[in-house]
Amino acid sequence: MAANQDSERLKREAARRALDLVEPGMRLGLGTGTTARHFVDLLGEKVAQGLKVRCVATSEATLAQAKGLNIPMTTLDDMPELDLTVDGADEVDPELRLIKGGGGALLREKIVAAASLSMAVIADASKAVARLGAFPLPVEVVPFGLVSTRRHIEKALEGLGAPGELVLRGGPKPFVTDGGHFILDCRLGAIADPERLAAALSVIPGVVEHGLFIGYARVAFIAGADAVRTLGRL
Ligand SMILES: O=C[C@H](O)[C@H](O)[C@H](O)COP(=O)(O)O
Repeated sequence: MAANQDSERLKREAARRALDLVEPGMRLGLGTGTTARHFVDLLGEKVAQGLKVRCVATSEATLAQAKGLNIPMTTLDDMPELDLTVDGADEVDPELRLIKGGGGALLREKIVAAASLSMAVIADASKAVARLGAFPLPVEVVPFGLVSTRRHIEKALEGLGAPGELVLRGGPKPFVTDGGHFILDCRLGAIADPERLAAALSVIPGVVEHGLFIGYARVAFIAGADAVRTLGRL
């Protein structure tokens, strides 16, 4: 319980640092997850104090939270370019490569990140890793042809010399993403070459998106017990 409270405090500290990047009039992407939730909460306080921003959410859950806080929301179709997206991550490496999708929102998160001029990652120190892959890599797939798609992913992993165990999220009652897809969590242990893996996964029919975010994050605020560390810069 105490450890959980501490972790929430660190997430909020990281979120507070990202809030400093927000300027009046900005077009913002709002991430998903327990860390991003703190950012949306803090942004809601600023909006209540008069800050003017317009935002796009990366999930139905974030949209509901933001609307509840009276944060002005729109769609990516109405506002296709964003100034800044603030989002959490499951893992962050020193080159600001990320694993995302632990909460199942990777597809919209990546679309929103790609529409943003900058992306800031907020995380507690447990997410900072020397090498990606201890966290199972989420791969979003269409339900049609699941078994076949799964085999192709396994073959691709073997071809890279990195066989892994694939687990359908939710098991017999599969987890369904906001886009109506399933998620295969790939237990890899470590990812030797994230760029090669990303390229290999991207060309498999049936794979909608994978949780490797490479070249999106410009800055990360990593909250540890004593201080918030900044990786990169805007
Ligand atoms: O799909 C979910 C997202 O990628 C989250 O941003 C990620 O899983 C981190 O979530 P949390 O802040 O809850 O650890």
